[in-house]
Amino acid sequence: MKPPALTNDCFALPQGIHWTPVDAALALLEERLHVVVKGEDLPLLAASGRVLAADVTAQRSNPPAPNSAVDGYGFDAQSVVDGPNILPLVDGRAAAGVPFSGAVPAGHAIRILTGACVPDGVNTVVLEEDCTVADEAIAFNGPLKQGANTRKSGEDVVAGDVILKQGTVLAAPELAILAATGVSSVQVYRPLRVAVISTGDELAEVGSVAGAGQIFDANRPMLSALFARFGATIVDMGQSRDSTEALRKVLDEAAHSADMILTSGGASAGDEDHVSRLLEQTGSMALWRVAMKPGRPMALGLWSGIPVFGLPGNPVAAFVCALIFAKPAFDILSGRTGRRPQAFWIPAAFSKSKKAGRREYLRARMGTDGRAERFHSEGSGRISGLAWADGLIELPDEAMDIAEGDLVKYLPFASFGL
Ligand SMILES: Nc1nc2c(c(=O)[nH]1)N[C@H]1C(S)=C(S)[C@@H](COP(=O)(O)OP(=O)(O)OC[C@H]3O[C@@H](n4cnc5c(N)ncnc54)[C@H](O)[C@@H]3O)O[C@H]1N2
Ligand code: MOO
Repeated sequence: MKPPALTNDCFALPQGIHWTPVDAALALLEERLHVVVKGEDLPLLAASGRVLAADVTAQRSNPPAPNSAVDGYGFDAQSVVDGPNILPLVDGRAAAGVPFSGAVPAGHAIRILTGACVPDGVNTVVLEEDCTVADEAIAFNGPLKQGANTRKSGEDVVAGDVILKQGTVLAAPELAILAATGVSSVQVYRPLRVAVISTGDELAEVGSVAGAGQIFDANRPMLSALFARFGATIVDMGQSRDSTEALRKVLDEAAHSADMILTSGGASAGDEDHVSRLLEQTGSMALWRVAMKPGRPMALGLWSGIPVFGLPGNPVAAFVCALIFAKPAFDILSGRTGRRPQAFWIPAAFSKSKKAGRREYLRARMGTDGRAERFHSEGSGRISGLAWADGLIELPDEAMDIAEGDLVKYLPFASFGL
């Protein structure tokens, strides 16, 4: 079943709002967007990296039966006294996958290996390191708590429990619990197709010969790699010249083949800013003047019903806006349940005075001394700083004087899924 279309006013801002604080902008995205991809059933391994389209319940308990947590000797705890114990061994043993079929009589012990089902008459296991073995008997010192060194049936998960919720991304830990509880196929969302378009007459494709006044397109490889990493299927739409017609054509094509469109450049209101002009003409555009630095101009709108994120042209601004806005939107559209990036408060290795009014994101990295270093320049064309950094420092909307050693909010790139 196809999910409902987004409404035309989904990016409209309340009347009279000119500068939207970052949190308000994020709250609006959360309120207006919803999942747009369908579900499909996939075998477990093929579902790695996908997003659950429904809650999953355990088909089997983990562990399915009581078993031993160690290599040792099993018996009934009632047979054990405080101080020295000697218990005769029964014939045979219990091993993982090869259970002991008989019962162990009271006052006796059985050789048991890690993972072996606990036989009848056994509820406790003593480590082999704590025993002496001779003459078909074991000697060890009590006391031993009933149940010691054993794992109860269902102590981790009980059959029928919801183990994973809709919206969970399936990575290695999730595959482990699904497999352990007998879930061999899952309903997952189809990956979100993300079209990436670079705009600007100055752009040349890396590998080609750049003419005078041309620069190589850095944003398309950057944004493609970013969203591929998040789990998107990238639809590479190439570069568009700064012309309304060229851009209209590429947006039409992108809207046919993708669920979300990322453009970069042309987002502000200059003479050649065709992204914002075109989106405005569709009647579904809101030029979001988000109160953040970098990334002031962002054009958000719908093109034939497909959400377009018109990111600023400056690569650092495009990168920051992609992480702070396009990523949460991607999460919602692709069915991921949103989780704000994990933040760490660490001491600053720098001092800075910040004005009120805009939230600021600095390229940062955590030094070996655990302090937050910032890139030497805040220029949003200084692409090298992105590769230098391993995260962002987020400074609040309010004014702030930071002295060396003050705690600042550090968001590692890994917190965004990089
Ligand atoms: N009068 C004003 N001018 C500008 C303002 C402003 O508030 N008032 N804001 C500046 C800021 S901040 C940014 S960011 C840019 C954003 O504008 P656009 O989104 O329209 O971006 P462009 O003008 O097309 O490009 C900006 C810059 O980035 C370079 N660029 C563009 N695409 C790529 C690419 N794919 N790879 C590498 N570099 C790219 C482009 O050549 C420009 O140098 O507006 C400022 N101006
Ligand atoms: O978006 Mo601009 O700095 O704010 O590059």
